[in-house]
Order: sequence, then C-alpha cells, then structure tokens
Amino acid sequence: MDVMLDARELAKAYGSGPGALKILDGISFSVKRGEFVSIVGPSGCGKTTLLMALAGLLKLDGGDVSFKGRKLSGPTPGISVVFQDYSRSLFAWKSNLDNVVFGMVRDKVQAKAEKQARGRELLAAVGLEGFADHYPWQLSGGMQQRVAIARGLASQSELLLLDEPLAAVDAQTRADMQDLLLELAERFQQTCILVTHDVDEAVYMADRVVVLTRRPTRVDHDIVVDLGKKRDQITTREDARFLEIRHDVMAAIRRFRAQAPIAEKA
Ligand SMILES: Nc1ncnc2c1ncn2[C@@H]1O[C@H](COP(=O)(O)OP(=O)(O)OP(=O)(O)O)[C@@H](O)[C@H]1O
Repeated sequence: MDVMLDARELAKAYGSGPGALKILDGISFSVKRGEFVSIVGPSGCGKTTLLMALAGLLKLDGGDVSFKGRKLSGPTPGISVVFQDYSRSLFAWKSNLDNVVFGMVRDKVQAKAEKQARGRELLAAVGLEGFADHYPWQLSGGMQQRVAIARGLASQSELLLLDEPLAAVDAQTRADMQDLLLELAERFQQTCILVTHDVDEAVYMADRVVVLTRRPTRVDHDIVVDLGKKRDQITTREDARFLEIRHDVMAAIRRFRAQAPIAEKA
C-alpha cells in the first residue's frame, strides 16, 4: 500500500508571544491508501486542530503535511471533511439532493443531470432513497448526518476526514452508522481518518488507532488493530484481541487524565 498522507513534525500554537496556547507539538504519522485510521486523545488535546491541519485548512507553525507525495499548501479536492455539526454544515434552504450535489465541487464540467443521478445514488447508498427532495430539517439527526456523509463521498475525494461524525446521534443509530461508514469506505475504496472520543468506536472502525498525548499534543501510541477488515457489532466487540487493544488505548488516555492539569499557556 502506498502512503497517501504523511504528517511530519506538525506544530501549531493559537495566539503568539507569552499568551500563546501551544497545541500541536511535533505530530508525525502517515496513512496508507485504503487504510481506516482513528485518532483519539484526551479532551481538548487538539484533535480537531490536527484534522484541520491535515485538510489544509489551518496554517501550521512548523512541519509539513504531504498528500500523495506533494506538500499541502491549502485545501485540495482530494481531501474532504465531514464535520460533527451536521445541522450547521448542511444548507437548510437546499434539498438533500442539492446538498449532496454541492459536494461535487471538482466536477464542474459534469452535466447537471449526471450530478443529480450520482447524488441520488449516494443518497440511496446511505439509505435515504426516498428523501432526495426533502430538506435536511425534515429529517432526524442521524438521517441528516447521513446526508452529510453522502456529500463527503460525493466529492470523490480520495481521503475522507471525519471529525466526530457520530457524536450527536443516539447509541443504536451510532452502531448502525458505524457499520454504514465501514461499508461505504470499502465500497468506494475510501481512505478515512476518524477523530472520535469513543475508544470502542475508534478500535471497532479502524485498521490503526493513533493515540495522542494531552496538550501540547504528540503521538503517544500508534496501534495496529489486527482484527481483519470484517467487523461485527457483537462478535468483534467480544473478541479477546479487541478487548486487549481497547484496554491499551483506554489505559493510555486515562494515564493523561490522571496527571496534574496542564497550564493553559505554552
Ligand atoms: N481558533 C482557536 N483559537 C484559540 N484557541 C483555540 C482555537 N481552536 C481551538 N482552540 C483551543 O485549542 C485547544 C484544542 O482544541 P481542539 O478543538 O483542537 O481539541 P479537541 O481535542 O478536538 O477537543 P475536544 O476533545 O473537546 O473535541 C482547546 O483548548 C481549544 O479551546
């Protein structure tokens, strides 16, 4: 597998001078084509900041992100982001289909009818076949997030960055959405990076889990989830190896929580 994304020594502080808040402190890891990588870490350590840096949406103070061997200098159509807050990321005045079609930024030359046909296909893929002409506000939270995921896939980006995409949905919907995301990642051969607070979800979804330290954050562990590609909500979660990996990730995060609170300033 070739390397799709390579982060080297990423550094970022918010603000400057003595009041600066140091967030990223030399983050390095890489993601291969076809991999599903979860990123976890203590609350507020800088996961979203890191994801924005990987998307080319944040100016770094140091280090480089390379996407397919090229240094990233801003957003690229090859990388798309699905945000946690779907209610704000979807356009209330556009139908679900138009929201999905909006994701096809790269395909400016594609005819409208073709885009709409693909949009309908993607809505069907996320189980919303009959809701193309409805508006996001007519759907439940979980359904709205599925529209946002369909839009993320619509751009046909090779790398999908997911920032806590399931945080706001109920537990049963969350499990269904995890399986849907895994199925879509496989079907569309999508390389994915998922930021999540949920250690079980991180392990269940991923080929690898990157555990971050507290802020200013670095990579603490990079753990291979050697459970095979096929996952099952019942048997995978009962697998001894799953429990072992979950234990290691949880122990690492709890270790940071047990330490004294860090100063807000760098
Ligand atoms: N634009 C900004 N300007 C100043 N400080 C910021 C900015 N964005 C985030 N921060 C601060 O940087 C720190 C890291 O935030 P970030 O959202 O990246 O962490 P996180 O790990 O995703 O958080 P959470 O666990 O709450 O989801 C927090 O203390 C946050 O308040």
